[in-house]
Amino acid sequence: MILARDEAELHTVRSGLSGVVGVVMTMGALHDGHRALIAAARGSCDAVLVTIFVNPLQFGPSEDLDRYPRTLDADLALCEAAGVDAVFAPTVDTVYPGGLPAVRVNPGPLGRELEGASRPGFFDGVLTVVLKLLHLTRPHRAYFGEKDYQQLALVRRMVRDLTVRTDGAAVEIVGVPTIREPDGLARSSRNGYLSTMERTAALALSAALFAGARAAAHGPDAALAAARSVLDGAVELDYLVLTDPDLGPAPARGPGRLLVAARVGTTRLIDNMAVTVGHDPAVPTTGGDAAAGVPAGPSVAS
Ligand SMILES: Nc1ncnc2c1ncn2[C@@H]1O[C@H](COP(=O)(O)OP(=O)(O)OP(=O)(O)O)[C@@H](O)[C@H]1O
Ligand SMILES: CC(C)(CO)[C@@H](O)C(=O)[O-]
Ligand code: BAL
Repeated sequence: MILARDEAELHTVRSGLSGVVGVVMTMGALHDGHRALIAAARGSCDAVLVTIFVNPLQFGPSEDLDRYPRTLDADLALCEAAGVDAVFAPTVDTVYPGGLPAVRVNPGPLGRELEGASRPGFFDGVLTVVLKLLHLTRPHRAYFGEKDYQQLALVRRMVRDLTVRTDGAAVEIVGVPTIREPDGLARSSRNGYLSTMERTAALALSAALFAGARAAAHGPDAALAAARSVLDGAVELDYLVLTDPDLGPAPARGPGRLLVAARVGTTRLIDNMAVTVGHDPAVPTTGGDAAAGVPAGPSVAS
């Protein structure tokens, strides 16, 4: 595995990669979620490149840029063990020579909703760095987690709207399902901020999504009410919404997405889950989980 720290080194490394190249972009502090992205890339590309960069452009002034975990040695070991060919871990000066850019990607209306409403400028910063990293690494495929569902949707949209290509073809954006702890909590680098009590409270996010997914057979209102009843009193809710799979208005029937963001102590966490809304009117109001095709989810202590 080769490590590139600046643009010249990356250019040399990238020139040596042949065939279909996949990129996995991360902010480091790698865990099983990142490992799943790397495994997906490893399984469908000839070469895998991982980027590790804590992007200052996507952090608000009162957010956790300074205390965000930086664990490069452990991250490199994980990448090596996972069969990564090359890691690009640039400095801020390498990515933003001359300071933070004046010209940034405008994420459009979807970028100002949900995460964008709570974190103004967040998606401008995310899409700007993702576009720069796509230009620098020139992948054929790029892998993003469904854990950051709105980010995945906006990256897809950007590649389409801004005609982002490698070797003449659109870069394929591949979504990878969320990896969870055995008790249901979505893996996240920020889980490391949680105290033992907060870790227990944080289980309300995934528990609410499982409850909402089970109740969705009875319609959108039932899904939201079931999820909200788990969240109330456990966490400081930012938003809980039901949308269609493209983050448009909630469907009365059919595929949907339930998304939640909440603060647990000083830590802000997000999670989401696919749901099927009102798909089977024959499902009874209790004990209908198996008939609704919704996994029961792990049992939750909170
Ligand atoms: N549990 C997970 N399952 C699948 N993909 C994940 C998971 N956690 C993160 N990812 C994906 O890994 C990529 C890099 O994410 P990032 O480095 O920000 O990790 P993170 O754990 O989400 O960090 P944070 O806690 O800061 O949100 C993103 O595409 C993200 O969606
Ligand atoms: C895509 C990304 C690496 C851009 O900094 C970041 O938002 C993340 O880790 O999800
Ligand atoms: N995982 C998305 C990056 C962020 O929250 O800053």
